[in-house]
Amino acid sequence: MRNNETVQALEWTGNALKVLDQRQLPETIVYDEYKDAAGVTEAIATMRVRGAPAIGIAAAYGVVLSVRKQYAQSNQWRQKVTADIDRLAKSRPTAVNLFWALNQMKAVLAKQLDNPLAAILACAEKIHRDDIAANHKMGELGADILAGAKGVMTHCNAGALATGGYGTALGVIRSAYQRERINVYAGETRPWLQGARLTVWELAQDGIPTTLIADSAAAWLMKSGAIDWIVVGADRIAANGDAANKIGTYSLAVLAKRHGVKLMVVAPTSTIDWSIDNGDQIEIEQRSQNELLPACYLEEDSLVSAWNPVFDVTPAELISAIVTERGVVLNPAEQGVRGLKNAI
Ligand SMILES: CSC[C@H]1O[C@H](OP(=O)(O)O)[C@H](O)[C@@H]1O
Repeated sequence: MRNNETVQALEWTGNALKVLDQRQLPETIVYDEYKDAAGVTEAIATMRVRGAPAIGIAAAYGVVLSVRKQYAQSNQWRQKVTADIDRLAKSRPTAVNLFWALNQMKAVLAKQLDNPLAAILACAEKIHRDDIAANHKMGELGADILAGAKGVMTHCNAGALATGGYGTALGVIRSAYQRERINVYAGETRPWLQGARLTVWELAQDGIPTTLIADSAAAWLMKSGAIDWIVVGADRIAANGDAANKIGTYSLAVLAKRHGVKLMVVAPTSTIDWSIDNGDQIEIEQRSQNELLPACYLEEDSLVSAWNPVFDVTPAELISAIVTERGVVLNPAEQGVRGLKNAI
């Protein structure tokens, strides 16, 4: 399924999942096609495809590929599909969208249809389509809040490259920029450099100029008065409004409070984990120290090691607004996001 976005992290071709390998951006644009669930699991685990909503959408198409393959090969196809789903669920732990999407697909399989092929594909395509629609809706809601802002800073990449298209935080920035020429700053986002490699490249594809800053320059930028808002995505939001996002978001939130800068978290409700009360219950992914350590420290007897959590949790009291497709929660510390659960 193609959408009308300029940049796409992934595309369903009709019989394969086509994925833009984000490890090679911005220098090289390489697409890989996956025809089985194992390939999609690997693509998520190795961050060829990354970003909470994009991970969920990719996993949904991974289930489609599994059902197509197993249904054709065996009358034990349900057991084999369940094994593929379990492997997809183990690809990365923090983004709840992965588990939300897999649960949507399992609900279709639970209907015990004689031939599930059409229904399972329709569910994956709906997850993809709805994500794009949600991003455009959130873009407008967030742009309303940014009206008159001098400048905004974003962290990591919560753009079309992290979603089905248009982006969450970058969707707000795209919508705001269409209304008025807002200054956009992007933090490089060590260690994987989603900001330096992905966000500035993605926005440039849309003709949106961005100023890249070192992560360590964020406080000085805030002190300069150049930005009014920090706008980020999320990977899992607890019922009280605590939000897990890329490592470094929590420090930005603390700095923002100190400098009178406001923090906006933009995420579809598929990122809300209604089963947890607060952010302490969110599992934080630790990735290999190899992603952080210079190669010279990787020998067997090295005295140098690295601690590499790739997410942190920002408490609701440091968040000024949570923007979802169901509406905006201002000052989430007061009521959490529980009011969104039954909102249309
Ligand atoms: C729109 S969610 C994007 C979210 O995902 C990123 O994590 P990763 O690149 O490790 O998948 C980061 O937390 C972004 O905010």
